[in-house]
Amino acid sequence: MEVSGTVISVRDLVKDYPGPAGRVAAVRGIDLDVDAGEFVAVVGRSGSGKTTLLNMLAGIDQPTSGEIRVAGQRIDELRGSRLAAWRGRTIGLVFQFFQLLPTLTVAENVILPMDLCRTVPPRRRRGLALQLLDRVGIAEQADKLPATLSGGQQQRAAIARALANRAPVLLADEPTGNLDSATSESVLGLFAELAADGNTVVMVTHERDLSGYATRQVTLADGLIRADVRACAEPGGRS
Ligand SMILES: Nc1ncnc2c1ncn2[C@@H]1O[C@H](COP(=O)(O)OP(=O)(O)OP(=O)(O)O)[C@@H](O)[C@H]1O
Repeated sequence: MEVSGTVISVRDLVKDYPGPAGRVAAVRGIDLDVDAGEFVAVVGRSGSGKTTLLNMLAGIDQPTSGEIRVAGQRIDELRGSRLAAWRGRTIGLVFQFFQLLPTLTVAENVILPMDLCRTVPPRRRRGLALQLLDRVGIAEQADKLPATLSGGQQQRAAIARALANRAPVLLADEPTGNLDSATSESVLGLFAELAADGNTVVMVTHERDLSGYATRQVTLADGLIRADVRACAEPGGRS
């Protein structure tokens, strides 16, 4: 799916959770626009609402109020199978602990979303999976089981899986949280390359040094945007 212009548009987004001592206001009124090709890092203290925001962008959590438009679709109005079909075509999810299926090979893990969404004819699925694994730099690991790969290689496999249905939006929650610093940098570099290729990437992170990778840093505090800063330098051009 080719998407240009504003890909994510959020208006007055609010999320309350019920709690033993009354409601917890996790997100308290966020406005945010993200354009195609941006690599946005969402940062902030623990409990500031980062994961809640990301899960609402993915259609995993429903907002209490407000509007979310992703790739032209009002997702706060979608439910059930329509929401699942939309997510499969539009969103690639990347998690801290990779969440690859351990009994499938790396290539089979990448093929799985294609099988579920049927966006690619069956005879083309393995070829596309191999192309994606090549794109993320682990083509030679295609027929191995995930447990035999390093952490960084497993995260690259998970990123290839996230791209399997040509999803234009990648949402990543602490994707480097389980990786050493050199491997984290290479994964951040891969996200920066994918954004430069036109994907839109939103990543929740506790990484401190994002310069040269993320094109924009949005800081949350108490469920609100406290700062929204665009990088001056081109991504990939670390100095
Ligand atoms: N399912 C839930 N039920 C009740 N409260 C929740 C739920 N999920 C999150 N919260 C609360 O909402 C607030 C925001 O949580 P969230 O996980 O979005 O923060 P975060 O910035 O991602 O934190 P962390 O960096 O620790 O992952 C916190 O006060 C949290 O306790």
